[in-house]
Amino acid sequence: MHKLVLIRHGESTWNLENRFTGWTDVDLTPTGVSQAIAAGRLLRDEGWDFDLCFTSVLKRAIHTLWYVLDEMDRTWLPVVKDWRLNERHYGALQGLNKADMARQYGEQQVLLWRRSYDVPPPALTPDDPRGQRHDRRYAHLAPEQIPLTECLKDTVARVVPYWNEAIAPAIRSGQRVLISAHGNSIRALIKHLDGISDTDIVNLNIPNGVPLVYEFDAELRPLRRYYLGDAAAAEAAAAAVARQGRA
Ligand SMILES: O=C(O)[C@@H](CO)OP(=O)(O)O
Repeated sequence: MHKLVLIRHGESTWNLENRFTGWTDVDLTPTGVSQAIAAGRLLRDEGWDFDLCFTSVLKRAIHTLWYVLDEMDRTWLPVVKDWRLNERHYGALQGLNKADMARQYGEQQVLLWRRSYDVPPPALTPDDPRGQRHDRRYAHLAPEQIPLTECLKDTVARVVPYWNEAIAPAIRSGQRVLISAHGNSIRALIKHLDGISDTDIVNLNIPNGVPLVYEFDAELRPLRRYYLGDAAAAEAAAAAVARQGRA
């Protein structure tokens, strides 16, 4: 049986301030660091080990991975960083407060922007300083590959090819893989792996810093997925994420 562990980064400064983040490269808070350390300790104590790690090019996910690996005494493991695991790009919402937006546009509109499959937030203009077209880490991409906004469908369209090209082959070859990523890049992958419908995906929220285990059969078909540790606490934390879009 193949296994995979996914972890959403620990709490970030903009999670704490309840701001739309997307591709903005914000730090972990002290709580976020503690969550990552606790996740690493849990993995170590439960006897997990890995051969290869994947993360995004955003430091909240990279640092989470560092803390997890440090706790496991595995900072020497190979780590592949790829922009295709980045958070969903939140367009012109990046930097704005989620509750303020709910008061201004209504909770239903914010729910559509946050959780619908195919409604993108308003786009940035190409020269908006909040955009990434002049960011050196994306210089290898064509400008039109660097999003100005994304709905979840757009995120699926980059995460799934990366899964198929890089991650799935590693797991099939017997490597034990750990992925540190983001709420919506993880939702994109779960949607694909578990065949979740466009309507049901609205209800899926991912808590910060809790290891999520997938078990697969030999063909990499999912058998089950579950959170490590206190399942009720993970559910409560996911419900709190859902509430971030309330007025
Ligand atoms: O702001 C973001 O980038 C994401 C994750 O923090 O938020 P949401 O849960 O609203 O999709």
